[in-house]
Amino acid sequence: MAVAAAQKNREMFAIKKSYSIENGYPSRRRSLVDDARFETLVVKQTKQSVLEEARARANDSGLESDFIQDGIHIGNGDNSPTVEDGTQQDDTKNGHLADADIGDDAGKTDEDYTLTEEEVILQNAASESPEAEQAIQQAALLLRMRDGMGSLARILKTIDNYKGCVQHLETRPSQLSGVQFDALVKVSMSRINLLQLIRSLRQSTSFAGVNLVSENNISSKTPWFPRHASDLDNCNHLMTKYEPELDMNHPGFADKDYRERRKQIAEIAFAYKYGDPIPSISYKETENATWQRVFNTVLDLMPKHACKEYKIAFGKLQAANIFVPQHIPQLEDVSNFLRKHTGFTLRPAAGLLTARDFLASLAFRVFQSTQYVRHANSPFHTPEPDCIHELLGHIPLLADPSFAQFSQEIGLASLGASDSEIEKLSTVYWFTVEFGLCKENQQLKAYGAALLSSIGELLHALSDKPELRPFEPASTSVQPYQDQEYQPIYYVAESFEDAKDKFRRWVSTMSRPFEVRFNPHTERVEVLDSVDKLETLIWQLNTEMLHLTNAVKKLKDTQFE
Ligand SMILES: C[C@H](O)[C@H](O)[C@H]1CNc2nc(N)[nH]c(=O)c2N1
Ligand SMILES: N[C@@H](Cc1ccc(O)cc1)C(=O)O
Ligand SMILES: [Fe+2]
Repeated sequence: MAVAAAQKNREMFAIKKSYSIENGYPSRRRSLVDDARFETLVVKQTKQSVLEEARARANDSGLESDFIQDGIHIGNGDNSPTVEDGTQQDDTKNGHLADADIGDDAGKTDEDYTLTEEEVILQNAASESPEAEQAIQQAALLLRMRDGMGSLARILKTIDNYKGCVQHLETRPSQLSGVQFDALVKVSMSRINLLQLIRSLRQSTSFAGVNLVSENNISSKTPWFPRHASDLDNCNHLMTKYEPELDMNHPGFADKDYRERRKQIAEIAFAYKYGDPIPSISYKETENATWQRVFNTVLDLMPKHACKEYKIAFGKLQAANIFVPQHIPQLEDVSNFLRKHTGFTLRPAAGLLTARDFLASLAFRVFQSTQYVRHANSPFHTPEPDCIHELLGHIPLLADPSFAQFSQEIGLASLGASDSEIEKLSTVYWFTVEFGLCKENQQLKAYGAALLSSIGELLHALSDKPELRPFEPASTSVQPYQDQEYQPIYYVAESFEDAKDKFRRWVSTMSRPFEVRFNPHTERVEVLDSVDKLETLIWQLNTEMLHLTNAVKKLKDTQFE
């Protein structure tokens, strides 16, 4: 949806700081979920100001249309939906007039020409180029007819004047006072004419309201999402609640040198652009010493407490000399290692990212990794993700092909998802990828990254203190959590496979109205919205099937020789 309003909205947020700081929000928040909500709020406020700006422009440019049909200019008095809550009242569910309450603002006599959100989007879409202006648009109009069915003739004639084609027409007695009937008209016409048609109808006294209602192809309901791996340059919004500067409980809060170092390393992430090699950091002796302490403890505990897949991948990282006790691995080396094993790569992150941005990168097999090191005073648990967490917690499983595939699926499911679905998705992510436990030969094992990177929390999780519950995505996804202290609840899957399987199946029940697919050759996410695209894919899969069938045949032939 390359619509200008959405694009502009996004540009306004292509910032390198947290929403929280820039908006004077309290620095310390209780959970990622709360931050996601806050993010939603700020995006809505921005959307509203974008709309207001566009409306002001429409007013400035004057309304005297060349197409005035009745020669009478009145306040449009329409009952434009408000945008405060980000949802337009849409009483044409499923494309039909529903019995729903129609709203109570029909009596407004606002002299301003008020564009609805849908119209701003349509106008922006039309203004992109002369071709875009002439592009044929499907749209639905809701008209409030004051004077009975006689107005229908006028509607149809006006549509005809603008070379529109009526595809559907439906009426009902109106529930609004002063309005006899509501008409829902679906039309197909050029965008520019559609805009003119709306203006023209609004200028007639016969209508108490003329609204363009949402049709998916001009709707802004789908949030912007990255389409290419390079778009991840815009997906680095931070939540700074646990930064040493702001969090009094952060082990580095009182340590000026630590805070300085943390900032210096974050600068690398701020400057990073798609395609750059990840700059290496010459870690200080104290930083390497912290790594060494954690690394050696993980080595001790891993054989007994980590799941099998983690241990296998860990071994490979040791064999490649990337995991050594003496010094912190460089992200560029880790990224190259992952690329060879599962196609995952890393990009540097300046701190804790918003769930939406973090998950979006997984869709491209990109893992956003912090590069700074936790404070030397608290090697066994830290309140914000650091490179020891990413390296010892996440990296081994990202080198496992099945887990890599699974991670990408979560990422793909997050693209364009609603805020409430992002909340649920990140909650399940939290209780599995970050803090998951599973059974392996009747024994409890850890596969969650925040357990494997925090010896303190690992031992807590395996003690008799916390509550253990069976992992069920439907209930897990709505379990509130905090991220300041050890978790009081952990979810246990029947096996590591079972965790992936259940999570994956639950993800497929998400309500997004379109499917996406990642094309590894172009590093692009494609929305599967045309027969052409699907046919190309089917052709590719058929070719692949042919090769696989041949391979089976060849193996069988050699067996019988
Ligand atoms: C998706 C979910 O909220 C998850 O906990 C994310 C949030 N942001 C992150 N940001 C960074 N840098 N590293 C992480 O591991 C995470 N985890
Ligand atoms: N607690 C983890 C780090 C971490 C913090 C916050 C997170 O959201 C994730 C991981 C550790 O000590 O290793
Ligand atoms: Fe993490």
